[in-house]
Amino acid sequence: MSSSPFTLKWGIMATGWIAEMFVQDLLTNPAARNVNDVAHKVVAVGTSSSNDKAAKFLEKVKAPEGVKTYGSYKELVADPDVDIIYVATPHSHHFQNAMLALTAGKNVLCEKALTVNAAQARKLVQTAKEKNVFFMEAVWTRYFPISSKVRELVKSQAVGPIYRVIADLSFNKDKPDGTVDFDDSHRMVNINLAGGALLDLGIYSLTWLFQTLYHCQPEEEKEAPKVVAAINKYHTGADEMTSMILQFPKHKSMGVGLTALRVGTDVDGENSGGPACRIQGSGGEIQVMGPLYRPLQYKVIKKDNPGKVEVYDMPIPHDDERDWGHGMFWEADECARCIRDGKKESATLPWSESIVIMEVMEEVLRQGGVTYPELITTDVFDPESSLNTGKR
Ligand SMILES: NC(=O)C1=CN([C@@H]2O[C@H](COP(=O)(O)OP(=O)(O)OC[C@H]3O[C@@H](n4cnc5c(N)ncnc54)[C@H](OP(=O)(O)O)[C@@H]3O)[C@@H](O)[C@H]2O)C=CC1
Ligand SMILES: O=C1OC[C@@H](O)[C@H](O)[C@H]1O
Repeated sequence: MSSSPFTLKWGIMATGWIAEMFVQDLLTNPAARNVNDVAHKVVAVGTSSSNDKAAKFLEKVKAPEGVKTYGSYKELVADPDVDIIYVATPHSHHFQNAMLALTAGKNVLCEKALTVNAAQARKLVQTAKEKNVFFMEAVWTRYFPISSKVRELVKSQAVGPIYRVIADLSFNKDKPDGTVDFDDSHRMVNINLAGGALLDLGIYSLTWLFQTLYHCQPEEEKEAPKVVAAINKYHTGADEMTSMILQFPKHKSMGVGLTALRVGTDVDGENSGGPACRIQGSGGEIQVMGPLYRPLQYKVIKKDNPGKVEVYDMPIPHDDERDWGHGMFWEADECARCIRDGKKESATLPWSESIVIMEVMEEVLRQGGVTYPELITTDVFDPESSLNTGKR
């Protein structure tokens, strides 16, 4: 017997690049990915400047008629028809914007990197608890079936206990004139927008280190890592190359996380350089092919089966009617199931883990001497902050 799916009603905060990808995924048919228990509806879109911009966004993503538009984030979070707000602003804005939504009593899915520092992440979690609402960091990769599969292989010790993981997400944006191929004002390198390789790309290297070395640790043995890091800074003050070692001494394991803006993980766009993540156990190795934010293939190599490489492809399901399928729908499905079931956090990326990850990133930035302005690092909520109103 089939019952009707639980439909989650979304309010979209900001209309940039990732909001476009995400909303197109929300608009795909869940059946195209074999999902029948939950569905999604976009009910409102809010920009920091004008209704008109929101309307243009809806046109671009070919949204159905009837979606409300708002020219401010404040109006968006006040819409009683919205169940959950998707925060798709730059990382610099996440704390203030997510607080705006949480304090309005809304469930929140907030883009990565969750915040600029750990204190902000703790305050968001505390607020979600007080308001009794759902809150999740939008690390979409965690909800890919390939991630679940790899976690399962790690937990079942398919290649023995895991002792070392090496993960890299780097883009080659090097230019002959010594700069990188982002304008100084671009959010990737702009210090006022919490730019830098770590918060934008390194979070994915950390995602793979965490979901293999930390998440899979039994609850009673949870051990946060010690961190040693090195950073090369760009002329804007943001990090352009960051390398970190995460040590879990009780588990005899280590993670090596890499990210950079001058060399790429994938030299030729064909993964000829090999895996982006190597998960090394005493009995073999699991390799994940990049890019680490959207991995589609993994390999298993066993010590006792030399020369044999098992290769598994896990493509993103495509909705032929909309001609779309990016892979962000799985995290949206997770939000819908959690909210349907009355859960306030996702077991796949619990609040405590998001906080430990932010603590690691904060420590890496501290060791590398990267600092961000007070406006974006404060953990004091201000609904009238320019980050919420868009006013300068
Ligand atoms: N999960 C993923 O795969 C990805 C996640 N991201 C994350 O999503 C977030 C947004 O990235 P992306 O969409 O690429 O960024 P964009 O610059 O394309 O969009 C950001 C949007 O935020 C709003 N905004 C409000 N204030 C500002 C400001 N001062 N400067 C710039 N934008 C502002 C604007 O929307 P409006 O005018 O409507 O208010 C703008 O369009 C980042 O945190 C990033 O890390 C990014 C790419 C991929
Ligand atoms: O999250 C991301 O994943 C894809 C990248 O292209 C983008 O820069 C980053 O924000």
